[in-house]
Amino acid sequence: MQTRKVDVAIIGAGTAGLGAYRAAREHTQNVLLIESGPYGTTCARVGCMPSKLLIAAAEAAYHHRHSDLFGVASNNPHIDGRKVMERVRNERDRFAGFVVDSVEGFPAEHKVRGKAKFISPHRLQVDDDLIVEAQRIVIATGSRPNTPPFLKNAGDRLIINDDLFEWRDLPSSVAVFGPGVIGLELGQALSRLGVRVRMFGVGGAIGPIQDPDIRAYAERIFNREFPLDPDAKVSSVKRTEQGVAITFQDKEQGEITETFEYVLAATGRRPNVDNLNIEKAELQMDARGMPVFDRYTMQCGDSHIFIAGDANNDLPLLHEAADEGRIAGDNAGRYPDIRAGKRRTPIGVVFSDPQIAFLGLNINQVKERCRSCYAEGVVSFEDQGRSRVMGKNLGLLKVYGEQGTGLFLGAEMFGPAAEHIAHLLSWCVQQRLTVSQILEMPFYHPVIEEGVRTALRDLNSKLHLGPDVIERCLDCGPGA
Ligand SMILES: Cc1cc2nc3c(=O)[nH]c(=O)nc-3n(C[C@H](O)[C@H](O)[C@H](O)COP(=O)(O)OP(=O)(O)OC[C@H]3O[C@@H](n4cnc5c(N)ncnc54)[C@H](O)[C@@H]3O)c2cc1C
Ligand SMILES: NC(=O)c1ccc[n+]([C@@H]2O[C@H](COP(=O)([O-])OP(=O)(O)OC[C@H]3O[C@@H](n4cnc5c(N)ncnc54)[C@H](O)[C@@H]3O)[C@@H](O)[C@H]2O)c1
Repeated sequence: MQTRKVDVAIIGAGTAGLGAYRAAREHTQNVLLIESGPYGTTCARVGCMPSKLLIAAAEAAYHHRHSDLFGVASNNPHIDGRKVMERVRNERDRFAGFVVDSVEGFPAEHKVRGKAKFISPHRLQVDDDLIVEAQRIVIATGSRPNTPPFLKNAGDRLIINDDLFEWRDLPSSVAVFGPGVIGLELGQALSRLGVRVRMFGVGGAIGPIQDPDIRAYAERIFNREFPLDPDAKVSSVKRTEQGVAITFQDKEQGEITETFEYVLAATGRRPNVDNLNIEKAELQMDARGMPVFDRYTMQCGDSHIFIAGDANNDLPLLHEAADEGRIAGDNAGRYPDIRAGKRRTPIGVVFSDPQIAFLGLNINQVKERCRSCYAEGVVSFEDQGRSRVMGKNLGLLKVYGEQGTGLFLGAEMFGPAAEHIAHLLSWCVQQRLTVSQILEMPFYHPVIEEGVRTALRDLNSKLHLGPDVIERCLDCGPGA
């Protein structure tokens, strides 16, 4: 067994690990990046990018099918599943290729392939042939799908997101377990591409939605396209000759059995910490078996070990992994002289249609922080001018503010252009603007942001800082 002594070892060459590597190199050239899987990152290979490519194809099919609304006749689109999947794979390979190229440009002595695990707080074993003695260590091992055991009955027809992006053609039907972020994005896209989809959830959750009104609204809208039961009663899942037979309680028909070609497990992800021999790192662990860490420094306790990205299970999103990786790498490089890194206002977007977005504090966090000293403003997009013009007039936005200070705290949305509105509003939260200050900003006409203004005016009046919202405000322009 070979031994290498390094200043900083980074486990995982995903987004967080690569950020950590670049930041650590500002302090030392004696760095080692350890990767057990393919280079290219989860985001580019099997996550953000291929999922958005599939959604783009689904949007094209959907617009084609719905152009009748505008008097533009269209025939039912012919969906060539082989071409859909070919574009997904080709573009995905292009994105992942950029990452692979840059990792290949790193000096050979800075990287090693193999699975790392702790053998002591400063020592890692990589496969069976290398011991790494590291002054400091960054854990950036990402996450993996957490599939419930009963789904294993689907046998070879059980798939996860990684498998889906390898398809050569679209299947006829897919049962999606988990109406979370991945389930909604992939399930709705498949449905729009002509695949028969049924979605099963537990406990009533839909994506990351916290507000009960928005959740109920979203459930109703998704059910117009494909059956989605967020609290399904499934009694059996069986691999049969025809595919996978699922027996469940249907709201109208009682117990029924439906057969699907595939079962997609989208039931959440678990951090890759349990397979690291983490107990040998001698860190303080929380009740879930996760290392206790500081989200500003990424340091585990007061140790020489840092944890970043999906591995820490805090905010499993790409931009957070990138920020956390940089903070962890910088601090691993400069240890023990560590610094607090910049954390941004929380923001999340689900690329369903309508999109789901959240930013700042959610309603539960608002209640916890402000007790009863908060107010919420609301707007429906059903009659909102620009949304209606575009035939995208579905959805709800709720905005939250603090009584007394008038501070804008956060928002949750299911509606048109939510990805853009979430950015505008998260920038307002980060700038610590009050609701009145946001309302002083320009609003063009006719735009979807006028709907945001209505919600903010509603909030301002409930904070007793402005007049009531005028219904059908004439000087705002028609449909504002
Ligand atoms: C289908 C899907 C869609 C998504 N869409 C979005 C989106 O639209 N927007 C968004 O913000 N986020 C999205 N995400 C989440 C985002 O992809 C992740 O938050 C992000 O990729 C996490 O980066 P990471 O560096 O923590 O992990 P990863 O990129 O997974 O990197 C971890 C690396 O560690 C390696 N590793 C693990 N264990 C070991 C070990 N013991 N030894 C050596 N190496 C090891 C792994 O092989 C892997 O390469 C999506 C995720 C999925 C699955
Ligand atoms: N657009 C984006 O930003 C984006 C896209 C995809 C993934 N992601 C990230 O990846 C993470 C993981 O996504 P995910 O969708 O796997 O997790 P998730 O936590 O969003 O959703 C999992 C869903 O599965 C349900 N579930 C759990 N057990 C179940 C069971 N036995 N049967 C049926 N349903 C069950 C849960 O109630 C939940 O609704 C997300 O939290 C997100 O951070 C982000």
